[in-house]
Amino acid sequence: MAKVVYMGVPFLTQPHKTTITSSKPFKLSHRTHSTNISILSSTNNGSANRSVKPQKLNSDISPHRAVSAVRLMRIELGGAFADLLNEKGKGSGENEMGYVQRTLGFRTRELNNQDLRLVTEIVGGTIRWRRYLDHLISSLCHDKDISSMEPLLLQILRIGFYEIVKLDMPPYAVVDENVQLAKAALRPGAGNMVNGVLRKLVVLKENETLPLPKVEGDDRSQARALATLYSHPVWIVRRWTKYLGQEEAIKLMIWNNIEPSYSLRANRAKGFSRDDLVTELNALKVPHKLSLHLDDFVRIKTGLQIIIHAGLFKEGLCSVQDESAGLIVSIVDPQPGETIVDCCAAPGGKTLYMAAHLSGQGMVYAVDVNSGRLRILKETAKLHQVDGVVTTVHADLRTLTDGEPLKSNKVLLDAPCSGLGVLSKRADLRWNRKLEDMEQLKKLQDELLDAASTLVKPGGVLVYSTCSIDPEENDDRVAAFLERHADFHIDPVDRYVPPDFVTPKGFYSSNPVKHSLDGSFAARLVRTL
Ligand SMILES: C[S@@+](CC[C@H](N)C(=O)[O-])C[C@H]1O[C@@H](n2cnc3c(N)ncnc32)[C@H](O)[C@@H]1O
Repeated sequence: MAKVVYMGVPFLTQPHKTTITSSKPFKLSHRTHSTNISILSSTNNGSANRSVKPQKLNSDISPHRAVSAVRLMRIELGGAFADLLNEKGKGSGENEMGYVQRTLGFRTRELNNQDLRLVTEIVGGTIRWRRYLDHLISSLCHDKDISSMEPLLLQILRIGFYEIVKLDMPPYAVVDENVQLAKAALRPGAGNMVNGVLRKLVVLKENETLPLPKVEGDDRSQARALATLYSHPVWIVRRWTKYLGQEEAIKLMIWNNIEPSYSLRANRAKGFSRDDLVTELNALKVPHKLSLHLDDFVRIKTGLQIIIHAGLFKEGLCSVQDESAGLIVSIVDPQPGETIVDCCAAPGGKTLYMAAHLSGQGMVYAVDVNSGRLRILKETAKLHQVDGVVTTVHADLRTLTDGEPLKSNKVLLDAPCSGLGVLSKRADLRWNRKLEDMEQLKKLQDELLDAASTLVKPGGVLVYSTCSIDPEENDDRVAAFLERHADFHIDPVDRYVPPDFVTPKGFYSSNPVKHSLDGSFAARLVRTL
């Protein structure tokens, strides 16, 4: 049992804050090196007459592990979206302790920046390496069916396994801390179980005898082994082996398992140049590199939390945008005075960048079927001071184009897709996608291409793009479209992006392994006069 301090004086002077008061009464238990403190907090947001609910502070438990375990549960149980990067600061830890309190029944000390970095690393890594970790866990639990394990116990084991095997953290500290967490959050027996399994793992790792599969046998067996070793679903391994060959497929999986780097775009619409951004990053001591391809972009590997806290995103001075997305905007080539239709626009990354190119003259019509995402686009356009050249249109593109639709010289269709090019950033996506999704997506992409094409004036341009590296969503969709629409032809993209990104057919393709960017695709199609 950990030491418990109960503090019983309701706070009245600072109604919005959770307060620890050191007045009485105290109740101490036997252990001396730990502190469980009940904190009294308001439940109805500051009313003087509020009820007071005691909250336990458990200072034995490392905050990053408690927060990671709870966040992983929320993600796995569908209560949260694994968006580890939230520009509005939700991912900064401010909301996390409430979830910990409600799920585990106690709070830990607040997260500092180091803890926040660890949470990001552990949650992202544990999700990415899930298949690999689960293979080890079930091997060490005598091939027990881990799907029947208590969800919280499983998450604690995954965290411990990840910390020991992939983060090379000091193993006995990891064992001890995860045992403490299991004991406090579940029961002493769960702590004993975690202790036994993690200790077994430490020995196997030290002896280099981890029970891992060998890549041998027929294609299917090899795919299964690779799927475990590099922690991807078997269907993705088989697909990439078919399209890229085994060696490239392995390189891509290795890339997807590395902590991703990010690009930032300076918002010139707000008079904030890349030089200004660089000055800010220097002041914040965030290491960065200038983009080789785009004037408004810089790359960072670490420091995103620092930038969030500094308020650069909240002020609309810059945003997180991958250069691969920026290059798609280069292919649209927006010019002041033009009218552009962005057919699947939300949450608006490309809309906003296109709008910034217009220098206040012209219009981007941002169409999307999802009203919530479109609302975010509208708010961000205001924040970025491009709302004067952005009009949102809430509609299903396929019905919007019935009758006599608006005709434009430039139309961008950034289609819904598998996202197989962005698996390094979207840690959970590989587990959520299914092979069956591909057929549905391809059908939707064809329908949206047909609809988008009706918006293009004779002589106008249709850019079709995805954040996928799958030829069936990319080249094949364009080929099928051109068969249905003889009035369109390919306009090679070599005038708009560096040659390294241009495919033999004249399309744009970014390759994560080759370009260290997200994987994406675009085709520029021109309607004959
Ligand atoms: C890949 S995302 C677009 C990302 C966006 N272009 C950006 O750069 O931020 C695809 C979007 O297509 C929208 N969408 C899906 N089906 C649609 C439809 N039938 N009509 C209009 N929008 C649709 C989704 O709501 C989603 O926001």
